[in-house]
Amino acid sequence: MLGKGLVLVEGTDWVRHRRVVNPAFAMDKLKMMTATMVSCAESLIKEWEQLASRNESREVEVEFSKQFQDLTADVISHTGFGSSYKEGKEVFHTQKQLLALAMATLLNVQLPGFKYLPTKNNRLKWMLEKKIKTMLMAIIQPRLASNGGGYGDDLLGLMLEACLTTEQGDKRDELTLTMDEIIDECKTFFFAGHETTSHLLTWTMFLLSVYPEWQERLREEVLRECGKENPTADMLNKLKEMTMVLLETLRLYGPVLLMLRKPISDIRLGSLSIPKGNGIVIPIPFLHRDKEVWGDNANDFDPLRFENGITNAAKTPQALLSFSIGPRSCIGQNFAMLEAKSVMAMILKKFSFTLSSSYVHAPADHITLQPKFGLPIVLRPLDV
Ligand code: HEM
Repeated sequence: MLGKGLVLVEGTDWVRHRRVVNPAFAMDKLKMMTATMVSCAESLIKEWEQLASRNESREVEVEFSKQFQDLTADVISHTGFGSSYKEGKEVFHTQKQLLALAMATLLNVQLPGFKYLPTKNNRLKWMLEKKIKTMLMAIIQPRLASNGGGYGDDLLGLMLEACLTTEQGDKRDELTLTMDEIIDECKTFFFAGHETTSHLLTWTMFLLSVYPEWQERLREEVLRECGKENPTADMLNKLKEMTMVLLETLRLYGPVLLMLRKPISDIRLGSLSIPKGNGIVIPIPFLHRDKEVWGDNANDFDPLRFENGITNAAKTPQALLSFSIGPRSCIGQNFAMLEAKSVMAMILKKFSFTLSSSYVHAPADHITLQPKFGLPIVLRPLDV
């Protein structure tokens, strides 16, 4: 489903893709996208306020897992496709249908050649894939054709700009990625960036409900740094305790559960010899709760361990693997952190919240780590 997008390409192709996608995630560009993130959160908050105002108790119970998935889809549609946001959202909706189809058939026995047979599922899959490609072409081609004042400040526009610029900053005539590769990068933004960020937000809400003292600390910090105004990127960058809580959430409930690697030569890892080409699974949750690395309180929620930065939080400097490390680390990590801070700051300013009595704690592996039965939370508006 991701085709030749950044997550799956390798070698010199990966270098070419990363060079094109990198500029879209530069901090100055992300800062411009913060207003969009805040405005998407604001719309949702207004809905909750209205729901709460209809209840005598002035409280409202909201299932956050689903709400955050819709919110992060909204954010990535707006920041990915700007004015073509509605068309982008339709693409993402179709991608979700494709993903649901893939998940439903994941455990089916795969006979050789079966994927080419016109079965009901295969025909539906081909139809959805074709629809996604046609819709994305319809967004991309007019942008390329009308290069009057740039290609746009959204992720797609910034990627097209980088595709047509040389390392020296001169214009080139040919795209450095093919149209199919650009289409696959658009799909990757959604797959890689939407669910992961929504789960980070979900688990942060969970932990702040369980630890009200941290909820209060963050609210005080947000009100101190942002006042009653909607936060800007500069204000969000000053939220030190918020960063600590998000990092601790990523450590204990990081959305990505494992990473896969294949050594390109024979290697030794401690006492293990691993031959070239053998698959290695890196089980992130086990490493994040290892007492030898994180200390005796490895299983506790203790954001203060990040007080002196990520590299000083554990006995080894690169112990937090939520966004991976090294050249293949997550290109969207600053985007995700800024989005999470925007949304949490907006919520903390407006509501206090507790876990609903119907919540059942069952973190489940659905490729990413999700609360199996959702996250029902009771919201109480602060200004009533
Ligand atoms: C909390 C949110 C997120 C988490 C926990 C996360 C986690 C990760 C991890 C662990 C990897 C490395 C995977 C591997 O090497 O096997 C990765 C790669 C990647 N992520 Fe994220 N991610 C998040 C948000 C985002 C966002 C918002 C985007 C884009 C909008 C994004 C785009 C990507 C891409 C394109 C790669 C592949 C990078 C490469 O191979 O060069 N991610 N992410």
